Amino acid sequence: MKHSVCVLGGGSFGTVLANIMAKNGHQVSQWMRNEDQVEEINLTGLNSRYLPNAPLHCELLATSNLEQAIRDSDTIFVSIPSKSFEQVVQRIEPLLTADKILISTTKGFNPNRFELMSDIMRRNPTTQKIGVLSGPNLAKEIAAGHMTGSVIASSDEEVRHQVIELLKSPTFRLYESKDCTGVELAGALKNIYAIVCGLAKAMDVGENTMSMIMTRSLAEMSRFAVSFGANPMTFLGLAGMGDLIATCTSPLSRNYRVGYAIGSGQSLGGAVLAIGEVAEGVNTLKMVVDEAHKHDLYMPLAEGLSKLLFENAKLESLIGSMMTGEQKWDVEFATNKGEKYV
Ligand SMILES: NC(=O)c1ccc[n+]([C@@H]2O[C@H](COP(=O)([O-])OP(=O)(O)OC[C@H]3O[C@@H](n4cnc5c(N)ncnc54)[C@H](O)[C@@H]3O)[C@@H](O)[C@H]2O)c1
Ligand SMILES: O=P(O)(O)OC[C@H](O)CO
Repeated sequence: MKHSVCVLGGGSFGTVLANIMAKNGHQVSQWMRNEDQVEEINLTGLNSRYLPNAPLHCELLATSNLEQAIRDSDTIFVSIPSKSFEQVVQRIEPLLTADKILISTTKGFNPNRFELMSDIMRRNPTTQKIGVLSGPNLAKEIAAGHMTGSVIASSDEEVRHQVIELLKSPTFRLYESKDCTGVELAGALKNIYAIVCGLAKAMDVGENTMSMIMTRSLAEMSRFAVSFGANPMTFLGLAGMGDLIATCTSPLSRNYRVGYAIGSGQSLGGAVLAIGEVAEGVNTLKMVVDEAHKHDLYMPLAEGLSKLLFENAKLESLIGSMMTGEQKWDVEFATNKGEKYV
């Protein structure tokens, strides 16, 4: 069945998703603010600023007309950085109807208050057909046709099945989850640890150290998420471990690159500016460390990174915090201090 879909956002991830759905034969419009970018996509089939090497399908229609794009669509993917997500959702609220499906692809927190993108979407009074797409999904790799898996999380079966129908392709495979909170938190939190891993790589640490950082990152992420109602097992899947591996090891990750640049001597501001695209981990770090303090959650890596970025602490103390911390159980986050299975 042919669907009418709209993707909000002209960045790299919105563009790859719009392109997959256009190739699948759906009617796809991609909304963006920049008129020059609209014209470039429609005339040349390229989004040269964000995805320079990926020819786009001729049926993908870029538009700056938000009202029409929303009215014509049964499913809306919101692929806008977390900083502007609330503002864009508020703009589309009057145009929504109860049958429209809303999907967030954004991996971050509202910078104005501690809430996830799906919380912002749920506050709209019209549709509760809401889902979250998250996984190891480096946009440039998807565009290059590398086989990729992702997770569509929603409590609503119709939402999950519709998104699978729209996006499944020979190189893009979707898995289902009902744990919206876990999947969304996994996607947002891993950006913090990608910065840590970029820093560690710039310090030329060994593979033992990289493995330890990534594994303890997963423990921290899961500990935080469980305290907000997530299922710890979600962190063993694509949205958890999968995305952590991709983002913490790939120079294609903007968050990893921010960490690497800082570890090589650049300032935080300079590193973010040089990337020129969104690196969600910096805002996420602020929100998460604040929340961890409020709830007395033990997160030495996030805490150490925050001290390094915002309080001029020493680089070595960040990784050193893992060696001297109070935590002593390995998989306490999933098994109640490891005691359940011994
Ligand atoms: N790029 C990836 O590989 C990837 C993969 C999965 C998820 N994500 C997530 O998707 C979200 C978007 O990332 P991206 O990589 O596409 O970002 P990007 O930096 O490539 O592009 C962001 C786009 O959003 C637009 N934008 C910003 N503020 C806006 C506003 N107020 N109104 C309208 N448009 C606005 C910008 O003009 C730009 O076109 C992020 O949360 C990111 O974590 C990205
Ligand atoms: O480039 P990053 O660091 O925003 O990572 C992109 C995706 O989230 C990877 O799954």
